[in-house]
Amino acid sequence: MPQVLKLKPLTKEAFAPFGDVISTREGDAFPINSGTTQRYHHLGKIQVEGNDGEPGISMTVGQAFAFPIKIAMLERHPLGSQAWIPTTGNAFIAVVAPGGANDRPDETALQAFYVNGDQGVNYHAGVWHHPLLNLGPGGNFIVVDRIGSAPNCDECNLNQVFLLDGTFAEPASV
Ligand SMILES: NC(=O)N[C@@H](O)C(=O)O
Ligand code: NI
Repeated sequence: MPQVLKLKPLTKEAFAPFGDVISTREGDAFPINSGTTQRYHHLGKIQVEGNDGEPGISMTVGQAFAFPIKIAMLERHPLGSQAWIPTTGNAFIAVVAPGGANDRPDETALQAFYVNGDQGVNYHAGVWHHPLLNLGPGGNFIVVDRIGSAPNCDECNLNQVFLLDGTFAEPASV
Protein backbone atom coordinates (compact mmCIF):
# COMPACT_ATOMS: atom_id res chain seq x y z
CA MET A 1 0.00 0.00 0.00
CA PRO A 2 1.60 3.33 -1.04
CA GLN A 3 2.46 5.70 1.80
CA VAL A 4 -0.08 8.53 2.10
CA LEU A 5 1.42 11.99 1.75
CA LYS A 6 -0.66 14.40 3.84
CA LEU A 7 -1.28 17.93 2.61
CA LYS A 8 0.00 21.04 4.38
CA PRO A 9 -1.22 24.61 3.94
CA LEU A 10 1.20 26.74 1.94
CA THR A 11 2.99 29.48 3.88
CA LYS A 12 6.05 31.54 2.95
CA GLU A 13 7.92 30.17 5.95
CA ALA A 14 7.18 26.51 5.28
CA PHE A 15 7.97 26.82 1.58
CA ALA A 16 11.11 28.95 2.03
CA PRO A 17 13.57 26.02 1.63
CA PHE A 18 12.06 25.33 -1.79
CA GLY A 19 11.22 28.76 -3.17
CA ASP A 20 8.82 31.66 -2.92
CA VAL A 21 5.08 32.01 -2.36
CA ILE A 22 3.45 34.43 -4.80
CA SER A 23 0.47 35.86 -2.97
CA THR A 24 -1.02 39.00 -1.50
CA ARG A 25 -1.99 37.01 1.60
CA GLU A 26 1.34 37.27 3.35
CA GLY A 27 3.35 40.30 2.52
CA ASP A 28 3.60 44.03 2.78
CA ALA A 29 2.28 46.22 0.04
CA PHE A 30 2.98 49.84 -0.72
CA PRO A 31 0.77 52.29 -2.60
CA ILE A 32 1.60 53.26 -6.19
CA ASN A 33 -0.19 55.23 -8.90
CA SER A 34 -1.29 57.98 -6.50
CA GLY A 35 -2.56 55.41 -4.03
CA THR A 36 -4.95 53.77 -6.47
CA THR A 37 -2.95 50.54 -6.49
CA GLN A 38 -1.23 48.42 -3.85
CA ARG A 39 2.05 46.80 -5.02
CA TYR A 40 3.25 43.57 -3.42
CA HIS A 41 6.83 43.99 -4.42
CA HIS A 42 9.38 41.38 -5.46
CA LEU A 43 7.51 38.32 -4.20
CA GLY A 44 9.75 35.88 -6.03
CA LYS A 45 13.28 35.63 -7.35
CA ILE A 46 13.67 34.81 -11.06
CA GLN A 47 16.84 32.74 -11.52
CA VAL A 48 18.36 32.11 -14.95
CA GLU A 49 21.75 30.40 -15.20
CA GLY A 50 23.85 29.39 -18.17
CA ASN A 51 24.81 31.14 -21.37
CA ASP A 52 21.78 30.94 -23.63
CA GLY A 53 19.01 31.38 -21.11
CA GLU A 54 16.59 34.23 -20.70
CA PRO A 55 13.54 34.65 -18.44
CA GLY A 56 10.26 34.06 -20.23
CA ILE A 57 6.56 34.28 -19.49
CA SER A 58 4.36 31.41 -20.71
CA MET A 59 0.87 30.18 -20.02
CA THR A 60 -0.45 26.67 -19.54
CA VAL A 61 -3.87 25.08 -19.34
CA GLY A 62 -3.56 22.06 -17.04
CA GLN A 63 -6.01 19.20 -16.85
CA ALA A 64 -7.73 18.77 -13.49
CA PHE A 65 -6.35 15.95 -11.31
CA ALA A 66 -8.63 14.18 -8.81
CA PHE A 67 -7.60 12.47 -5.58
CA PRO A 68 -6.10 9.95 -5.03
CA ILE A 69 -3.03 11.10 -6.94
CA LYS A 70 0.07 8.93 -7.24
CA ILE A 71 3.49 10.55 -6.75
CA ALA A 72 6.14 8.36 -8.35
CA MET A 73 8.64 10.86 -9.77
CA LEU A 74 10.03 14.33 -9.29
CA GLU A 75 11.88 16.73 -11.55
CA ARG A 76 14.12 19.77 -11.15
CA HIS A 77 15.34 22.63 -13.31
CA PRO A 78 19.02 23.12 -12.53
CA LEU A 79 19.40 26.23 -14.68
CA GLY A 80 16.52 28.32 -13.48
CA SER A 81 13.55 28.97 -11.26
CA GLN A 82 9.99 28.15 -12.28
CA ALA A 83 6.94 30.06 -11.09
CA TRP A 84 3.34 28.82 -11.31
CA ILE A 85 0.67 31.48 -10.87
CA PRO A 86 -2.98 30.48 -11.34
CA THR A 87 -5.10 32.94 -13.31
CA THR A 88 -8.47 31.22 -12.95
CA GLY A 89 -8.49 30.79 -9.17
CA ASN A 90 -7.78 27.08 -9.30
CA ALA A 91 -6.04 25.32 -6.45
CA PHE A 92 -3.11 23.01 -7.07
CA ILE A 93 -0.64 20.85 -5.18
CA ALA A 94 3.09 21.59 -4.89
CA VAL A 95 5.02 18.43 -4.03
CA VAL A 96 8.66 19.14 -3.17
CA ALA A 97 11.68 17.45 -1.63
CA PRO A 98 15.15 18.54 -0.56
CA GLY A 99 18.17 17.09 -2.29
CA GLY A 100 19.45 13.82 -0.90
CA ALA A 101 22.20 11.31 -1.50
CA ASN A 102 23.47 10.41 -4.95
CA ASP A 103 22.07 13.61 -6.44
CA ARG A 104 18.54 12.31 -5.89
CA PRO A 105 15.64 13.82 -3.94
CA ASP A 106 15.38 12.91 -0.25
CA GLU A 107 12.11 10.97 -0.32
CA THR A 108 12.02 10.78 3.45
CA ALA A 109 11.48 14.56 3.47
CA LEU A 110 8.85 14.74 0.73
CA GLN A 111 6.21 17.42 1.38
CA ALA A 112 2.90 18.27 -0.34
CA PHE A 113 1.53 21.81 -0.06
CA TYR A 114 -2.05 22.72 -0.89
CA VAL A 115 -1.83 25.92 -2.94
CA ASN A 116 -4.96 28.03 -2.86
CA GLY A 117 -6.22 29.64 -6.02
CA ASP A 118 -5.05 33.02 -4.74
CA GLN A 119 -1.48 31.77 -4.27
CA GLY A 120 1.30 30.82 -6.65
CA VAL A 121 4.70 29.21 -6.12
CA ASN A 122 8.15 29.90 -7.50
CA TYR A 123 10.43 26.83 -7.34
CA HIS A 124 14.04 27.91 -7.02
CA ALA A 125 16.61 26.50 -9.42
CA GLY A 126 17.40 22.87 -8.73
CA VAL A 127 14.50 22.26 -6.35
CA TRP A 128 12.92 18.82 -6.74
CA HIS A 129 9.20 19.13 -7.44
CA HIS A 130 6.39 17.19 -9.08
CA PRO A 131 5.06 18.43 -12.42
CA LEU A 132 1.88 20.51 -12.23
CA LEU A 133 -0.97 18.97 -10.26
CA ASN A 134 -3.82 21.31 -11.05
CA LEU A 135 -7.00 20.58 -9.14
CA GLY A 136 -9.26 22.63 -11.38
CA PRO A 137 -11.77 23.77 -12.35
CA GLY A 138 -9.99 25.67 -15.03
CA GLY A 139 -6.28 25.12 -15.21
CA ASN A 140 -4.82 28.34 -16.55
CA PHE A 141 -1.42 29.32 -15.16
CA ILE A 142 1.16 31.94 -15.88
CA VAL A 143 4.58 30.26 -15.86
CA VAL A 144 7.76 32.29 -15.45
CA ASP A 145 10.89 30.26 -16.08
CA ARG A 146 14.07 29.93 -18.11
CA ILE A 147 13.78 29.88 -21.89
CA GLY A 148 16.77 28.42 -23.67
CA SER A 149 18.09 25.44 -25.62
CA ALA A 150 20.23 23.93 -22.85
CA PRO A 151 18.69 20.87 -21.15
CA ASN A 152 16.98 22.11 -18.01
CA CYS A 153 14.83 19.29 -16.67
CA ASP A 154 16.22 16.37 -14.64
CA GLU A 155 13.65 13.68 -13.84
CA CYS A 156 13.97 11.09 -11.06
CA ASN A 157 11.76 8.07 -10.39
CA LEU A 158 11.21 7.70 -6.67
CA ASN A 159 12.13 4.48 -4.88
CA GLN A 160 8.53 4.14 -3.72
CA VAL A 161 5.13 5.42 -4.79
CA PHE A 162 3.37 7.93 -2.54
CA LEU A 163 -0.34 8.75 -2.55
CA LEU A 164 -2.11 12.08 -2.15
CA ASP A 165 -5.56 11.28 -0.83
CA GLY A 166 -6.55 14.89 -0.22
CA THR A 167 -6.33 14.73 3.57
CA PHE A 168 -4.36 17.27 5.59
CA ALA A 169 -1.65 16.61 8.17
CA GLU A 170 -3.38 19.11 10.45
CA PRO A 171 -6.99 20.32 10.32
CA ALA A 172 -7.27 22.31 7.11
CA SER A 173 -6.90 26.02 7.67
CA VAL A 174 -6.66 26.93 4.00
N1 LIG B 1 7.82 21.45 -18.31
C1 LIG B 1 7.05 22.36 -17.79
O1 LIG B 1 6.83 23.42 -18.35
N2 LIG B 1 6.48 22.08 -16.59
C2 LIG B 1 7.12 21.29 -15.58
O2 LIG B 1 8.43 21.76 -15.38
C3 LIG B 1 6.33 21.39 -14.31
O3 LIG B 1 6.89 21.70 -13.24
O4 LIG B 1 5.10 21.13 -14.41
NI1 NI C 1 8.90 22.02 -13.37
